[in-house]
Amino acid sequence: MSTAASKTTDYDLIVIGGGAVGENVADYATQQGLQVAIVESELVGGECSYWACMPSKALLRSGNALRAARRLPGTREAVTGELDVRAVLERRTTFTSGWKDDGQAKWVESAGIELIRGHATVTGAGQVKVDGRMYTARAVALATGSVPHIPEIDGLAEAQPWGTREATSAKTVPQRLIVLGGGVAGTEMAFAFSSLGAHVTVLSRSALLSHEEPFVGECLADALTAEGVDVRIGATPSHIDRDAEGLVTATLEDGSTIQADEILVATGRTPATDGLGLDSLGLGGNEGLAVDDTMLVKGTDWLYAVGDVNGRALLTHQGKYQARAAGEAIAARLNGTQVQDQPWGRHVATADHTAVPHVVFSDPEVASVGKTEAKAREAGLHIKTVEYDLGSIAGSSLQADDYAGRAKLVVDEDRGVIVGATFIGQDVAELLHSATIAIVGEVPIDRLWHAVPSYPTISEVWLRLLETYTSQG
Ligand SMILES: Cc1cc2nc3c(=O)[nH]c(=O)nc-3n(C[C@H](O)[C@H](O)[C@H](O)COP(=O)(O)OP(=O)(O)OC[C@H]3O[C@@H](n4cnc5c(N)ncnc54)[C@H](O)[C@@H]3O)c2cc1C
Ligand SMILES: NC(=O)c1ccc[n+]([C@@H]2O[C@H](COP(=O)([O-])OP(=O)(O)OC[C@H]3O[C@@H](n4cnc5c(N)ncnc54)[C@H](O)[C@@H]3O)[C@@H](O)[C@H]2O)c1
Repeated sequence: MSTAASKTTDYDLIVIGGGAVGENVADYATQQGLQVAIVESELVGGECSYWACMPSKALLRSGNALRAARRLPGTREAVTGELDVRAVLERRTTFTSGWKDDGQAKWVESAGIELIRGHATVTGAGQVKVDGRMYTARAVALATGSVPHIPEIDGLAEAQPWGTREATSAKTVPQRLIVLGGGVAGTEMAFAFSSLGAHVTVLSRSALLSHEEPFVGECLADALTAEGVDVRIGATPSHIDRDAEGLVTATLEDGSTIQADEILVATGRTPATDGLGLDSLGLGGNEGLAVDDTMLVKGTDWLYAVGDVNGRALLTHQGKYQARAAGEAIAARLNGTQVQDQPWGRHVATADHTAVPHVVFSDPEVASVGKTEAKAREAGLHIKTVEYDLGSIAGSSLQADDYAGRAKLVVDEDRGVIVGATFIGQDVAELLHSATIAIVGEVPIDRLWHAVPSYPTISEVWLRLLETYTSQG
C-alpha cells in the first residue's frame, strides 16, 4: 500500500473534477489503498447528475410514456389528457436533488475520499493549486468534463441563448423554441420540449444524428415531424437577434426568418481544459489530451485524463469505465504492483476502440454500439451487413400497434463476428447490451445462432437477423 508516499506528498492522488468520472477514479483508487482527494469547483456529481443525463431523461420519460399508452387501444381511452407540465418539471427537479450536492458530498466522505472545494489549476508535476493553496500528490487525474461549443454565428452570443444546462433546468416551457444542432442533445431536447407543449423548430446543418446509420436520422426526422416539430435539414442561421421584448429571430442563409421565445444551442462539446494551467506545462490545447489506454497523458508519468476531458467518448458510462481502469492502474503503478495493460486487461479501456454503446432516448429510441457500416468500411474491414424490419417481429407488434423500427448488424466476414449493431424503435434501449456483449466477447456468428431469444420479445430480431445473414450466403 502507498502510505510511504503520503509522507512526502499531501496525497497519493488528486482528482480534479468531482463528476461521475472523477468520483469513480477516486473510489477505485481509494479501494486499492491510496490516499485520494477530489477537487470540485461546482457541484459534486457533475454535469450528468444536475444538467445532463438525469434531468434530460426525466424530461423525456413522461412524453414517451404518454405516447406509448396512446399506441394501445384500450389504454389509449384511459389516457385522455395532456402532460401535467408542472408535475413533469417537479419530477425532473427531484432527480437533480434540487441542484444540491449534499448527498453526493456525503458519499465522497463515506468512501474515505477527501473533498476540496474550489477551482484547481495544475502548477507542476504533482502540484495542484486550489484558490491560492498548494497541494501535492504523486499522481493527478483530470476529470474536468467538457464545455459547450458555441458556434460563431453573428448575434448568437449577444442573444444569450440557452445551452443544455438552461434547457434541462428550465422552470417554464417556452411557447416556441428553436433548437440549433441535430445531434444527440438537440434531438432529445426537441422531443422533450415538444412533448411539454412547445412549438419546436430544429435547425440542423446535416442529417439528424449523422454519425449513426443513415436510416436513423430519416426515422427520427419523420417521428419529430409527426409530433409537430418543424425539422429543417441543411439549415444554418446566418444571424440571430433578440429584441427588447425577448423575442428571438433566426435569419437563415436563404434569407428566411424564424421567430421564437428561446433558442437552444446544442452544437457539440469540447474538453474542459481551459484555465487548468496545462499550457505552462506544454500540454493542453482544445483538441483533448492524448492518453494511452490506462488514461495516462502521453509524455507524462504522473498526469491522467479521464472521461469527457480526454474526448474519447462523451458518455457517462464510458467515462466511468475509463475511471475504473485508470483508478486501479494509478494504484498499481504507485503500489508497485503489475499494471494489467494488455488489450482487455483490467487496467485499460480497450472497449473505447471497438464497442462504445450509446442510447438516444428519443421516441423511437436509438441504440447503437460499435462501428456503423461507413466506419467499418473506412477501417478497411471486409464486411457484410444485414437489416431487418423491427415492426414485423411478434414482440414488437405486441408492444405497440403500428410499431415502426429497424435493426442492422455489421459483420466482419474475415473473423465471423459482429462489429456493429444499430436498433431504432420503441423500447430498444434494453436490447443494446446483447449486442455489446456479442461485440466485446467476439462471439462467433455460428455460436450466436445458439443464443435463442425468448418468444415473443423484441429480441427475436436477433434470430431474424441471423436467418437473413445466413440466407444471404
Ligand atoms: C444534455 C446532455 C445529456 C446527456 N445525457 C447523457 C446520457 O443520457 N447518458 C450518457 O451516458 N451521457 C450523457 N451525456 C454526457 C454526460 O453528461 C457526460 O459524458 C458526463 O457528464 C461526463 O462526466 P465527467 O465526470 O467526465 O464530466 P462532468 O460531469 O462535466 O464533471 C466534471 C466536473 O469537473 C468540475 N471541474 C471542472 N474544472 C474544474 C477545476 N479546474 N477545478 C475543480 N473542478 C473542476 C466541474 O465542476 C464538474 O463537476 C449528456 C450530456 C448532455 C450535455
Ligand atoms: N443520450 C445520451 O447519451 C446523450 C444525450 C445528450 C448528449 N450526449 C453527449 O453529449 C455530447 C454533446 O451533445 P451534442 O448533441 O451537443 O453534440 P453532437 O456532437 O451529438 O451534435 C452536435 C450537432 O451540432 C451540429 N453542429 C456543430 N457545429 C455547428 C454549427 N456551427 N452550426 C450548426 N450546427 C452545428 C453538428 O453537425 C451535430 O449535428 C455528445 O457527444 C453526446 O455523447 C449524450
